[in-house]
Amino acid sequence: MDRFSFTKMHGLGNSYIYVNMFEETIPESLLSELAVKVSNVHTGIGADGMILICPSEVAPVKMRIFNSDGSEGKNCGNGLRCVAKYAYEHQLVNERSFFIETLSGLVKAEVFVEDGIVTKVTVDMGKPRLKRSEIPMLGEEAAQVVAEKIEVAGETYEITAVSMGNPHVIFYVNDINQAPVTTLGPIVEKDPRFPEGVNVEFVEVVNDCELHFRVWERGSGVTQACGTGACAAVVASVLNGKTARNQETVVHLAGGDLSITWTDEGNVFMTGPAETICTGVYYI
Ligand SMILES: N[C@H](CCC[C@H](N)C(=O)O)C(=O)O
Repeated sequence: MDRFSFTKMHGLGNSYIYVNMFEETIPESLLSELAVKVSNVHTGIGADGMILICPSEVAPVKMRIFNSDGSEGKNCGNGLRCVAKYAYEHQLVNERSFFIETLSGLVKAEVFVEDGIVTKVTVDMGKPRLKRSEIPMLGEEAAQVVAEKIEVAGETYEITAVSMGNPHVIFYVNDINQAPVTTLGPIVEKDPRFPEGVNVEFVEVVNDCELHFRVWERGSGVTQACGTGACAAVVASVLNGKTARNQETVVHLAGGDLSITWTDEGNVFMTGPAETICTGVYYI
């Protein structure tokens, strides 16, 4: 196998190289290094990582996501919307609402279609995991990690930690344009208190149903958007009394807006766009 077909797609500028594993075969041992290679803007295709659309025994499709550093993530909100779009448009599913398997469990997607093209997708991301051990984060077990003080590089910060199947830590800032994304982000990403690493989000609260958001992603660095991160930011904002539960909250990411609701029943719903950029053949 010296080549494979791919589709480059993005959700609010968070782009991945998607490979249809119903049609392609790539050895497991090659996946991590391939994710690094295809993500490279100079010698590869250029993206925030690689996503495999795989057969599943428990759902019509399974999503596997690899960051641009080759690490495998357990969930990806922008990726899920693009996988749902791809699956519907390529007849891997024949309903507009269907399950997708991820490494952090099953999620349910609903596609919205105009003239046969999926323009936006709602994903029921399931329930956030809030216990310290579920993030995971080291320290005394706690039901929630909310407004906890931590010291980083000699400075004291207040953090809130949420897992959407992948780990997130949220810092609130007064001005999103001044958020220390590229200075504090990489330090916290690798902080030993997060044994699996962590996605680092910065949030400015506009009002009780609107947030500004920037992200330093685990394994990919600065991205235009992070769907699971935006979900984590809404959950954290409810826990901190800054936004309301069961209310649609607009999250303004660098690449555009997501609409997110954490319902009283406990599930987090994310709605946003998914777009195809191009298709091609990658030569290994
Ligand atoms: N960097 C993340 C995976 C991608 C998540 C993000 N792109 C999204 O849309 O949720 C992690 O290692 O947990």
